[in-house]
Amino acid sequence: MTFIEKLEESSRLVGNTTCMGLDPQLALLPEKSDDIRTDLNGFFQILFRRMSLSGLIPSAFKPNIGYYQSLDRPRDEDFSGSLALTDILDMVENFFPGIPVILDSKRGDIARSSLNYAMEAFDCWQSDAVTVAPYMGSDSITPFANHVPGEKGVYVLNRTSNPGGKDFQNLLVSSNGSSVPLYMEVAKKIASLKTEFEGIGAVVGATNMAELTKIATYYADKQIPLLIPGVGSQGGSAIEVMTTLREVGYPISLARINSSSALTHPWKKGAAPEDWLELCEANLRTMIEETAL
Ligand SMILES: O=c1ccn([C@@H]2O[C@H](COP(=O)(O)O)[C@@H](O)[C@H]2O)c(=O)[nH]1
Repeated sequence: MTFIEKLEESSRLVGNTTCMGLDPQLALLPEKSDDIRTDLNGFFQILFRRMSLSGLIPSAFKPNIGYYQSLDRPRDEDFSGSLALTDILDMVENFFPGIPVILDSKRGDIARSSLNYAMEAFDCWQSDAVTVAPYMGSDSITPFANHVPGEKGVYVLNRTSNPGGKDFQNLLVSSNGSSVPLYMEVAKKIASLKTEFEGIGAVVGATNMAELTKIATYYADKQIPLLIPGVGSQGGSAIEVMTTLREVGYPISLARINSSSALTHPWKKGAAPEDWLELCEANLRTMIEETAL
């Protein structure tokens, strides 16, 4: 099955475009012992079981690799973070079969090194898609797209959700005699790569709606999957994103709107409150309703 088919099928199956970020923070877990893997495993077991029982199923999951590998201490032969990610990926597969996993690792390097990062995402972690930075140009992206052509998704950072995203991405560059923001040149490159590599997609934040509108309009007839972070903790609105995508005629089943911390630890600081599971469930229910197809 191609990645595009996987996106279409999973959103049809669950009826929404929610991408649930999986970026745990140890300090905010409800149960803490001295075993990181056990704590993370226990937390996601409880959360996923509740989601499954309540029929709250997102149409993608997005673990950010930094939240796991930062917990490893390989020089002490301790791979607790990576092993926890392994457990979580297994759980996703068992609780939510058919739902794609996007590994957020934002790689991109000279071609040979990119190939190794592609192997990291697709062979090592067996993810369905990966995020890639475009700064080093097309030969840094194609090894990802080429690795398992069509079957895997490659989301290129196009216009990111963070405040500093504008520092470079909004710089005006000259293109065919006119001035355009760099993010539109990146969008053009993504569209041109798409003609060769089916799985190419774009990351566009929900925190700058004017830019999301412009980019989604450009992609509307190009079958380019959009990964849209910035909803929830960063202040973006899933309702506004869905309305915009519909207005510009973007194929909704190819969009994935991401929220991470607001769905797994909305209490943000300190120990988890007693009703942590209900808080997570309520936020996920709202997000799923707001992103209904
Ligand atoms: O432009 C981008 C690209 C990636 N991210 C990642 O998404 C999540 C967002 O977390 P929240 O808790 O929902 O704010 C996180 O993994 C980021 O690294 C992004 O935010 N913006």
